[in-house]
Amino acid sequence: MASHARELTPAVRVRNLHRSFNEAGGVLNGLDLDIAPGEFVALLGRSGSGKSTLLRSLAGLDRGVAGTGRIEVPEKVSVVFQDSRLLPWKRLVDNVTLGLRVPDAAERGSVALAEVGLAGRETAWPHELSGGEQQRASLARSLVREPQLLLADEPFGALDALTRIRMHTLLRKLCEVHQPAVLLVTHDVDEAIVLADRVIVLDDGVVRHDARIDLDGRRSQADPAFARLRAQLLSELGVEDDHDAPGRPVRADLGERAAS
Ligand SMILES: Nc1ncnc2c1ncn2[C@@H]1O[C@H](COP(=O)(O)OP(=O)(O)OP(=O)(O)O)[C@@H](O)[C@H]1O
Repeated sequence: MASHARELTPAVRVRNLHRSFNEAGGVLNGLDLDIAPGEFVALLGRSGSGKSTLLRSLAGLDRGVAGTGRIEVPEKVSVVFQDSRLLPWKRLVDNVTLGLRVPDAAERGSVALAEVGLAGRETAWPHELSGGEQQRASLARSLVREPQLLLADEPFGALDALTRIRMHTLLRKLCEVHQPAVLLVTHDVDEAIVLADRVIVLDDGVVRHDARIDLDGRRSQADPAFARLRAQLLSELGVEDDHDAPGRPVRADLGERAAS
């Protein structure tokens, strides 16, 4: 476990987690993980290494999957997926506040929409929004519940590079304001370094690598320390760093390249 999380009661505590879908072998094989309150953890790993399985276990979405181990998460957990999962027959504010049983739900919905840059779009239908705007709405829907833990499974994976950069800025800002603990599954090594306090690499169903990101201030891909971290993480993932074009996201889902 990471030493920096020791002083605080963790927001997430996972012990000896095993999960398997069939007799062929485990997907998670005795995984331990702590996440401190307000800590932003990015989760990398090769395709099929069990990232989504871990996230779904933390979200309580893995009923029916064989497994053992202990999971402790806070009471209020929100999940964001790659697709926004907005209900097409509900207006934006109703999507954002769906299931929120408080008297001022509509006001809270408006505030959350404004926070993600969708002020005044309460009555819009999901199909009237761009992909990036739909993901903004999805973030608003998560944050309106004031989660202590935000679980995000490749939330920006389907967005173009420019929108993705804007979403990074937005997510960092939202996390500074709301301070949830975050577990972000991503294939994008640069995204992990830009956003996270800590990056972990999953392999063989356990945490293989666990590194704190100690980059000061604005995190620039042009910074040599950024490049060193990228190279280290890619090496942990078994991928060579051929990052010759600054600004190009480095994705770690290149199973064939890693094997060659
Ligand atoms: N519902 C399921 N039934 C059977 N096998 C599954 C199921 N869900 C996942 N698996 C298997 O478990 C393994 C881990 O899957 P998981 O989706 O957790 O990986 P991942 O690291 O998130 O992969 P990716 O990066 O490709 O999204 C894979 O081999 C996958 O085929």
